[in-house]
Amino acid sequence: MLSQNFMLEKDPLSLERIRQILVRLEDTIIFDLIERAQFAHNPRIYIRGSFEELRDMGFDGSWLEWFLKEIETFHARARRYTSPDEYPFTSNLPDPVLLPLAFPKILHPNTVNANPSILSFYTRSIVPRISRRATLALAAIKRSNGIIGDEEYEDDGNYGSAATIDVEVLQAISKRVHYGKFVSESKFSANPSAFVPHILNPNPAALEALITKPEVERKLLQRLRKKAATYAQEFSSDGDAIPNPHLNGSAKIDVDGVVELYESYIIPLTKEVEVDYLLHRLDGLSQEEIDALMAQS
Ligand SMILES: C=C(O[C@@H]1C=C(C(=O)O)C=C[C@H]1O)C(=O)O
Repeated sequence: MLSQNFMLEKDPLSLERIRQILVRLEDTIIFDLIERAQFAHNPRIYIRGSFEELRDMGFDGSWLEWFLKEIETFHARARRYTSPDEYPFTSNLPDPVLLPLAFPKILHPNTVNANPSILSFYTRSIVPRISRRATLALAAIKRSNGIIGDEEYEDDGNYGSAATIDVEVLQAISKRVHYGKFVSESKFSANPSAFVPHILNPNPAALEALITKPEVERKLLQRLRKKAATYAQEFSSDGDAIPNPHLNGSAKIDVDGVVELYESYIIPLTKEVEVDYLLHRLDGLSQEEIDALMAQS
């Protein structure tokens, strides 16, 4: 959740400061992925109806969706989702037991929520790629030696641990992607007249071209690769780095998989959120208010 002082900063829409928050979220996401990589894929936990015990309770979602529902229900009652940077995956959550914190109105009212896309790409593309990558080679050796069968290679039974970490990763990716709204508001506020014509006559491509900063993306992917390779290092008891030849040098996670997560999913979805937010940025404004925005350079 945003600390209140973020919102009370003298310039909460400073693009530099918002970008610093995105950089910090890289660390959270990488370390959460390293944790998830310690367990097998466990595809069963992403398939609806695959646990009779949940069906018997009248829940028809997947094991992971059950974890999300239970965890987000508790967090909703603790007012987590009254913060403008928190978006739940579960709908119909209960009201908070506490009154909401008084956040200043920074974002224009909107209903943009990319969590269904995040849940889909994470379970379909990311988990299969990074899970057990750290021990994949060892698991493959064990399987070839008959120590484990095909079943255990993909399913180690750690359904609770895997889903608990999945929820952490999903919440961090969701926060990161939806920060695109603050980025978008910052860019819009700095030069509204550049955006207004493409909102009045909806032109997503023109809006995406305005918000896209290729050099920022290039530096991000370069930094991310270095971070993942460094954070994923394994060290001996006396502190020497131990390379893992089975994982192109990294001991704990598939570094290429982390970079691909950002390049193919997180960055494109963040830009989608930025554009969707902009397309509704003038909703509810009077003609005078729009004219005043156009008059700003
Ligand atoms: C988030 C921004 O907007 C866009 C999205 C980026 C991302 O998701 O990392 C980076 C640069 C821009 O193309 C930004 O300008 O910082």
